[in-house]
Parts: sequence; C-alpha cells; structure tokens
Amino acid sequence: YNPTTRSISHSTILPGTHDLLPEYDYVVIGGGTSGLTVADRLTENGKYSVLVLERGVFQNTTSVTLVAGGFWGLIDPTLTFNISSAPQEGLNNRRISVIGGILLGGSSGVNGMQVVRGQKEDYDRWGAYFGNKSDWSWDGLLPYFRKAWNFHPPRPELVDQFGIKYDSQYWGNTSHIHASFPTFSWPVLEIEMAAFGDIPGVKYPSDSGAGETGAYWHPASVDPATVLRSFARPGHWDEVEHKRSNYHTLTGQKVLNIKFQGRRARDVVFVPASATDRSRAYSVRAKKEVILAAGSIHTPQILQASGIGPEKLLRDAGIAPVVDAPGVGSNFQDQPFTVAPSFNFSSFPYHPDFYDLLLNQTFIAEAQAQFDIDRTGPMSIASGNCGSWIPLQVVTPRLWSAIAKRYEEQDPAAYLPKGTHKTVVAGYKAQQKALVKSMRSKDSAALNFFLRGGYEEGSIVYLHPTSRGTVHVNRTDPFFSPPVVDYRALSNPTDLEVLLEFTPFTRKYFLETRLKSLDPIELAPGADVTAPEDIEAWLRSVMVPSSFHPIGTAAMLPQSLGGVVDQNLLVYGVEGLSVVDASIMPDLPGSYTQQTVYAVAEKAADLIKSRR
Ligand SMILES: Cc1cc2nc3c(=O)[nH]c(=O)nc-3n(C[C@H](O)[C@H](O)[C@H](O)COP(=O)(O)OP(=O)(O)OC[C@H]3O[C@@H](n4cnc5c(N)ncnc54)[C@H](O)[C@@H]3O)c2cc1C
Repeated sequence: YNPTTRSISHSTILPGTHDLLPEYDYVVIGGGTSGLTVADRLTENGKYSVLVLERGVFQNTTSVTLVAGGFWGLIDPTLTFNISSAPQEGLNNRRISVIGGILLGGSSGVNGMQVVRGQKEDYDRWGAYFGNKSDWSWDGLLPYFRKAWNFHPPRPELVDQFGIKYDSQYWGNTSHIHASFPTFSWPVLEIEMAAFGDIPGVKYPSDSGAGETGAYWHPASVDPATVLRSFARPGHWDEVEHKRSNYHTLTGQKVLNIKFQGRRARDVVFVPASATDRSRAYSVRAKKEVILAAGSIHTPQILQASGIGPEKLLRDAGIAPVVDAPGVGSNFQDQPFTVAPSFNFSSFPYHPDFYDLLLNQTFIAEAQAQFDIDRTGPMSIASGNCGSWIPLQVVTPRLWSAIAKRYEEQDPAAYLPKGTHKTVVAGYKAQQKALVKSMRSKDSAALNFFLRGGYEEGSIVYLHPTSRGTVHVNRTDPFFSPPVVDYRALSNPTDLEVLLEFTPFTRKYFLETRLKSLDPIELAPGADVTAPEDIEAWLRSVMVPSSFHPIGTAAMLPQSLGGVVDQNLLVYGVEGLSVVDASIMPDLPGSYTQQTVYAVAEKAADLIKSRR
C-alpha cells in the first residue's frame, strides 16, 4: 500500500513551450489554490481550452502530503518563496519572512490544513461595499462553500468523547477537496474546549461552518481515504487534467507581465522560473480572458508590471501605465500572530499529548506503527482541529465600546501611507465604518485561540487588524526582483489598543476557568509583566504580522473606493482580465483563508463562464 504514488505519465504537463497551442480561450496565471480550482471548472464541459502557467513544479514528496502535525512544507525551501519584508517600524524594525507556496497546488500544498470559515457578517460586509443587493454575501457564498468542500463527519467515538458538534447542511459532498477529522485526538482538548464555556459570552455553534462566533471543532483538508493532504492539485488537477485534451499545464514558468492590445488583455509573457533576464521570454495569447491567480503577494506585482497600478509607482519603476489603478498593492492585510501569552500546565494528568508526537521517541514509534497498519491514530492529526473565535465584547467587556468609539472617530487617512490616493482613503473609510460595526457585534470574532492539545498552549491570532500595508514592485527591478512587502504592522494605534486586551483575556482563560486546576504558569511575557507599556514592549519584540493569510491587494470594491476588480472580478479599466485569488478579498474574514479562497474560486468560475 503506497498511497503517495500516482503515475503522472498521462498528464499534459507540457515538456516545454514548443508544445503550447498558439492561443487558448483562457490563460490562468498561477496554478495554486484558486488557479487550479478555476481551471478545473472551466475545462469540465470541454468547450474551452485552458492553459495554466505555474512558477513551481509538480511536487509530491512527504513534505507536501504528510498530515501528522501539519506545516511540513515549511521545512522544505523548494516548496515556498520566502521574501524578507520591509523593516517594520512598529516591531523594532524587524524584517518578517513573507512565505507562500510555489508548487503546483500553491499554498494549499504547504498550509496548516485547518479548514475554518468566517462569520456571516464577514461575507455580508463584502457585498455591502457595493450596496445592499450584492450576492457577495453569506447567502450568496454558502452554495459555493458547499460546492468547494466534501465534508466527512467525525467518527462517533470522537463525537462522544469531545462533544463535537457538526451539521452537514453547511457542507457539500461532491468536491474532490476533502474536509475531514482525525481518527484520534488529544485528551486535554476536552477540558480546554470546555474552559472556553466558563468565560461569559462564549457560545458553542452547531457547526464550524455555521458562520457564528464561539468555540468549535473544525475539519482539516485531509483526504480520509488516504489520510494524505487534500489540496488543489490532487483535488482539481490529478483527477481530471490528463483526461481533458483542452486542459494544458506548463510548470516552472514565471509570468512577468500581461500585454494589452488597446485596453484588451491579450498576451501573457513568461520566462523559465530561474531566469534573470528576458532572453528566454515567451508569450501566449488568451482569446477570451487572462485570469490572475498568483496569490496576494504576486498578483499585485504582475498587475503593476503590466502597467496597472498607482501611476507614480509605475513611472518610478519605468513601466508605461495602461491604467492608473491606485488600489493595486494597497489595502494589504494579514492576521498577526504571537500576540498573547503562552502558558504551561504544571499539573498535567492528560496523556498522551501533542508534545509526545514531537518529542517522545517511543510514542512516535508507536504512533507510526499504528498509522502504518490502518492510517489511524495520532498521525492522522494535522495542525489542529479546534479553538475559539471570540468577539471583542467578550475579549474586553470593559473596553470594547471605548476602543470602537476611538477607532470610529479616526481620520481615515491618518494612518495610511502618506500620499495615499483619495479613492483608497475612501475605501478605507468604508472599511473603518464596517469594522467598527464588527467590533460592536457579538457575531463577529476579533480573537482566535487555536488549540494544539499539549501541556503548553498559546496560539492566538488577531483576526481583523486595522493597519494596512502595501505590496509594490521593486522600483529598480520590477520584473525579476521580488515585490517589496510592507505589512506596516501596528501603524494604526487601534491595533495596539485591541492587542493589549488579548493579554488579560488569555490570562483569564488559563487562570479563571476550570483550567486553573492544572496550575498554569505563564511562560511569556511572564506573570510579572502587567503594565500596558511593558506588554506593548513585549508585543513589539515578538509579534509576527502574518499567519500566512495575506489578502486585499487587488480588492473587490467599487472603483471610487480604490477597488481593483468589480463584483464580476474583472479588473477596472481594461477588458479580458480578471483576478480570482485571495487578493480580491476587500477585508479579512474572521477565520483563516483557505476555505474562503476555494469558495471564491468556485464562484469566480461561474462568473467567468457566464460572461457573454
Ligand atoms: C504556510 C502556510 C500555512 C497556512 N495555513 C493555513 C491553514 O491552516 N488554514 C487556512 O485556511 N489557510 C492557511 N493558509 C492560507 C491559505 O493556504 C491561502 O490563503 C490560500 O491557499 C491562497 O490561495 P491563492 O490561490 O490566493 O494563492 P496560492 O495558493 O498561493 O497560489 C498562487 C500560485 O501562483 C504561483 N505564482 C506566483 N507568482 C507567479 C508568477 N509570476 N508566475 C506564475 N505563477 C506564479 C505560485 O507559485 C502559486 O502556486 C496558509 C498559508 C501558508 C503559506
């Protein structure tokens, strides 16, 4: 039994550019999470020819497929890009590693496999930027969440042991992208999950996909038949691509830019991924549409390199503007991590635990033996399946109202980069209004605490930061150098105000709930760090402004609000060019991003097919 082996001898990964057709109906830039989803849907009726151009290659090593513990992709540098961010003034000038997948399957091939959906209000907010009738809403996206995911309920014994709640009505069962639960979980999670209920205001929704706040169990992107990572390549490519003569893939190619005929996107220019100049540049024509799916870091780079971006930036970089699009690369957001204390339980009767799988060689050998027999046990757990998604009112019953009010009263331009275009400021003003509403809502989460199931815990994510960063081409080398990524972490003072409240909340969770029976000891910043200025100093020294969830750099917003794409995901000001990846999200869902990326891509495919 060797489930990792699958012949690709019948695939149409093209050996080289000489095998390309002169033109395709659609050229998809980026064979990642969204790109492969859209390409699968566009080729399924056989009417359209599609070429996917992917910078990475087909990779099926255990760093990609292995479930146990999650995050194996991060130890293999051939699977990811790693750009050093601009120094972060708010973080003592530290530079941050900007990481994403570069392989066929993109970031879905290296992510932590946690499958989490945002709250209803997150998706309603997106449509509301366009007025009240938009189908970019919870109701409008729910059918696409169902289409995107094949849900496998947890085993009855796990449901009994941990009181897992789930409701299959929020899920589908036709996709080749699987959402499933491990066959075993760490005993301590029972008390850790129950402890959230000791905090006033924390609910337990009927399902992780119900669009509600609270504490819940959620699935992982794991194929339960093989207990291997389920991601865009096996789900939307392995199963289908070699059977469809209209579906071509060329890997190891880096797209530099798109060329226009008048205002119409026509040709996509690319070079081998390792090239440092244009001597081996090649171009391919799109008859109907060029579809950008290069992810939130590289989609804005390609747009700007193609002449679609802030005019001054383009001129500084020597790029002839096609459209002055101030929003391209602005509005950059990610979810800060390492933002609250971590604790160690000094009385710990729960065995085994997560750390056994990391450190206890006897336990690891036993777990491996069990997994080898029938692919069950601890090695079926990815990076975690439960946690809580907590509204600001519950995080800080004392200060939420004052924080929201102060944020509401801010001048929207005050904390954006100097010289930000007025449409981008107007867009931020609209977001500010919407985010104030979610700060005041019991149905929108500000803090996420994800549990690992060990004697040490403290994985806390800030879901809706108010600071906005930028992703811009390198002005001296726009095509071959990585883009300049600036999180502008903590540039908006509201973020610090909110984050300072995460520390007392986390202390309350460990010290004032049933968890106190486990004698928790604070590891960092330490129980003696209580003054706000000391917590602030600690935050600035340890916070990472990313949980690998970048979004927003080609935002779907009205053009008057600095939008880059409209509700049909078409780029403003040109024809035949769309964006379908995480960069179109105008602001973050109160969750991690992969579940939403797949749903957006499913919707994108329908929108593209419905164009006349
Ligand atoms: C380490 C890590 C852990 C994560 N953990 C989780 C998690 O547990 N749960 C969760 O919900 N989300 C998680 N995410 C986030 C989630 O995986 C992403 O939001 C999602 O996969 C992004 O999809 P995308 O289509 O926008 O981009 P991607 O999937 O990144 O696809 C972009 C593709 O474009 C290609 N590309 C880029 N530039 C070019 C170019 N110039 N020419 C050609 N191709 C190009 C890239 O190689 C890549 O394949 C994680 C992400 C990472 C990186």
